[in-house]
Amino acid sequence: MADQTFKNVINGELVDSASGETYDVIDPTTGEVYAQAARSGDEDIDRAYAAADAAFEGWGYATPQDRSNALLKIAQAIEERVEEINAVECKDTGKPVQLTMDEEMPYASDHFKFFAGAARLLEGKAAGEYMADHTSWVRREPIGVVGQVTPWNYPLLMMIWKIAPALAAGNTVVLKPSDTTPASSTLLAEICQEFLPPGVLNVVCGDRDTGRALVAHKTPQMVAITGSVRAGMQVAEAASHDLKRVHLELGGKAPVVVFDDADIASAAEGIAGAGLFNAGQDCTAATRVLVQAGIHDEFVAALAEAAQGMPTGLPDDEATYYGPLNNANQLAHVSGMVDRLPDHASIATGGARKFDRGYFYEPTVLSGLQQTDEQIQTEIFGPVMTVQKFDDEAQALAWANDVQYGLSSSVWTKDHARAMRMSRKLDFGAVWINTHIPFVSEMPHGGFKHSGYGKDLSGYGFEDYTRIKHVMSFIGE
Ligand SMILES: NCCCC=O
Repeated sequence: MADQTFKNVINGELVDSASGETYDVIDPTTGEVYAQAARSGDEDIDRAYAAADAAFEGWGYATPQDRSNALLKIAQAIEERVEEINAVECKDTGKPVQLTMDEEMPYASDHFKFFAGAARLLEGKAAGEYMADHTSWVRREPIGVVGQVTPWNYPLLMMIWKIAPALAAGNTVVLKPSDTTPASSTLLAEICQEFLPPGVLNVVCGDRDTGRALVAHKTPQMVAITGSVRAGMQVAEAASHDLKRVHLELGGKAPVVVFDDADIASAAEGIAGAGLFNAGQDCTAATRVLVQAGIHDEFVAALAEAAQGMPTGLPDDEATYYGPLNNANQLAHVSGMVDRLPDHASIATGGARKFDRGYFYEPTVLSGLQQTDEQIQTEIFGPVMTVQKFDDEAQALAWANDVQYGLSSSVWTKDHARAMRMSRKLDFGAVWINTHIPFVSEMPHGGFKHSGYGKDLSGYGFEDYTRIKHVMSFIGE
């Protein structure tokens, strides 16, 4: 058994699970156990929710300024300890150390700073006399205790996407990180305790059963998850039993539509970068490329070449563009998708595991797939990009929208009017034009259809963690 144990954070303290049970945490670069984490059960979840409930009145009634100041201090603490946080995140996930420091860590503090500002800028309808002799106004209030479940692809950032708006709005939180990546979540929760009253932010580690119990518990008024479509449906169903609010950021299958006037070299480089970043384990990954017939063959070759220049490897290797897949099941899922390639399709590059241990998979480009193939319809969530050939705008649009998902998309063209037409008709919560994957704290992230509902980031995400109350007063003539 490994020495290190990731503990729960409940009511301001680091604690073992009530049962004392733990489970193994695996290093995905080796497939070997490197730590343990608390396996939380009903008693732990009861304790965490009781702490969050008790803390709610104080935190919910704290002034926006006080909440904002606490979040700013957390942002500063993250900046002061960023090397340590980055090292913990990379050990837990196998992400490349320098790239993660450059591409992910700056957002960790920036999101807190943004929501610290948002806490002081609640918006609502103007107070006024909407009925004679009566004044109405709107109070925007925190919802209460919120239960949150976060995924393994960006453990730190996805936790911050969830907790920063919730805390800024005055809610208290019980969060469960993915069972495979508890490290940075427990560290961040520990860091936050210096700046938050006890019970405001609680983290319980555990597996799917822990997550199910967290969602089904009677205390939270809202549950928010980032996860698979299946998990989202289970959460929505469980939450329906007592009408909790639900906030779901689920899967994606982003279409990347490349028209024949696009700059082939820069599009191929940008799309490979956005398809392979984080081993393609990103719900917005540039994974489903649609290329106009006139440049199709040239583009497949350019994309394959660009992908070969973005290798997988060990976290400390500076040449590494992305690390391993998160776990053995995910490796089997990704490999299976490629191994089951239909005869009409082919592999332009990659298509195999790399190294004889860990969960590494080569950068892979598949071409010749048809719209009904599982590789087109089902989320792969790995370093695999598919390419389909389309004839015209109408066909590109029809294929782009013909999936169950609706999270993100991109269009690559020099024709501004075409880009505008496409962005109107693409049925996705985000449309990038001549780029793919960047995000900012100020803009909303969230999908349509089976990608879920509710927004992360932005003022919209902040409002999702508030409720609206109408107050009307008789004022006389
Ligand atoms: N690019 C950020 C995606 C968040 C979920 O996977």
